[in-house]
Amino acid sequence: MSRPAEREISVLVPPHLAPLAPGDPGAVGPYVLIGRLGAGGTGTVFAAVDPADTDGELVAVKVVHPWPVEDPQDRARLQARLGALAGVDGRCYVPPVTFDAEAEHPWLAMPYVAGLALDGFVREHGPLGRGRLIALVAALGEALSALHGDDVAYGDLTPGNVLLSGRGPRLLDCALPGDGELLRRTAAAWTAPERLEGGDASAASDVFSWAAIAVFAASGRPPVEDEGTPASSTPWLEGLPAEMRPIVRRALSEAPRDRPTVREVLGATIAAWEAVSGSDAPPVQGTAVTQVLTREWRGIVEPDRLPRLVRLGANRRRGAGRAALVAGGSVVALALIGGGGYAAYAALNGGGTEQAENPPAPSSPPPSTEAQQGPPIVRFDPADQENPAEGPWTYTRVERRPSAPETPAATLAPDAWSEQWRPAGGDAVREAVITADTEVLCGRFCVPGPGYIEDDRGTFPLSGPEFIDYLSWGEPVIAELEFAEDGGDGPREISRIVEVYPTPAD
Ligand SMILES: Nc1ncnc2c1ncn2[C@@H]1O[C@H](COP(=O)(O)OP(=O)(O)OP(=O)(O)O)[C@@H](O)[C@H]1O
Repeated sequence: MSRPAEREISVLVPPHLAPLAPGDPGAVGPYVLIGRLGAGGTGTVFAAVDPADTDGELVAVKVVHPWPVEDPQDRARLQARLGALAGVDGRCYVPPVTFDAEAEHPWLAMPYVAGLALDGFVREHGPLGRGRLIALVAALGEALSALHGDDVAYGDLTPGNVLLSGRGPRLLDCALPGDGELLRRTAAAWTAPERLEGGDASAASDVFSWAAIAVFAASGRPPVEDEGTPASSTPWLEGLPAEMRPIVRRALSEAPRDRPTVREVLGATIAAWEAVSGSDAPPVQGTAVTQVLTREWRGIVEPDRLPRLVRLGANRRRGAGRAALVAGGSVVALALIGGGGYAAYAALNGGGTEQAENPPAPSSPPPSTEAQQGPPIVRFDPADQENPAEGPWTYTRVERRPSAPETPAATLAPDAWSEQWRPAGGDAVREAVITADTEVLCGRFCVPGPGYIEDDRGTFPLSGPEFIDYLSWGEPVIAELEFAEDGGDGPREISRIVEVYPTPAD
């Protein structure tokens, strides 16, 4: 019997699409995976195509991490939630189009949205101007209204979950809203106080987050100055148009009952727009939100996409299926741990500089002082970064303080962990470049979930840009660095970052 012929289709992919990692599956459900879009608290998101789709439209496939779906009740909850989300209007929200909550590794597929996440956009371009701001909050109000109309609370509204596309803002899927512990660690600034205390997601908690995002988009900073400060006591409202301030202030109320409904939020937003925009422009067809978007959503340029030939036959054979995906994280981690783990391990276990400076020979040492001393352990302190979006990134070489406990507690906060390290030999604050090719293995602080530490080193793969995004949250990271071959003058390029953190006790 002859083998079926390979088929190629041309797909437009984002320019910096990260390749699949070793061990990633080639296919999930009917979809052929092409690359990695990123990884979040609940899953890894892949760019994919459906071979049956002759147009070669790009699809985003999220494969859920194992820990949120450990038992059958979790699966049943995910199944019910995905079923509910799949029916939600997709004009301003990105619903799942297909999903399998029963699969060994549950997954969902949704339309790929070309655009920039709101947090990155504001970091790069500053706060949104008045028209675009009102269009943003109107679209988010519309997305929440569609969800609440179907009795679904979103539960995890953050600037990272909002993509700004050329046609308007879109709220991403949210298959699994985080619990209080996760939200306190990853999204405290955007989350209603009752959610941070462990309460369920509700329409009122979504309205709170909507207001937090409005404040951020208008001022470039979240409404809460310090984690744990009640948001309503320190909202920076001055960046908002005066017409929007009363509704945003109410939406940030500490008590859910004092907050407006999303319908009131939308009404107030449209009224604010009418007040600030004047009425001489010709009418536009469609709902009020469509009108705001048509008039005000200007100048968001989606990154160009590049054509790529995808061999459907070849990719399918690559796919080792779902089991391979589980193996993926640990295969990458173990391979990388082999190379340069000793310095981190020795330093962490009280070996200090002496042992760290005599590691087993790295596989291909770069000819530099740092290579002679072993991979350096460094601190990235976001407070030191002059340009946290563009870099170069500042780091300080560090060593464990002699006074630090030999077996450090594995539940330290990032600041407390950072305190246990001091600058090494007074040498230098240096600069380096993190690129899309930088491999990152995170362990505790930049992975919003448990686990991912083996032998005191992170094992969760992230891309360089995701790590940069993590640094923008403001927490220091202790990590081991490896550099790319010297590229001449200027800051060196980092090829690998491995977070250093004590392995949690069982
Ligand atoms: N439909 C989509 N189209 C384009 N990019 C997407 C899509 N869904 C997710 N992404 C991108 O994939 C990456 C990971 O997304 P994900 O939603 O898992 O991240 P997260 O918000 O950090 O995590 P979580 O929502 O699980 O807490 C992000 O960069 C996100 O912008």
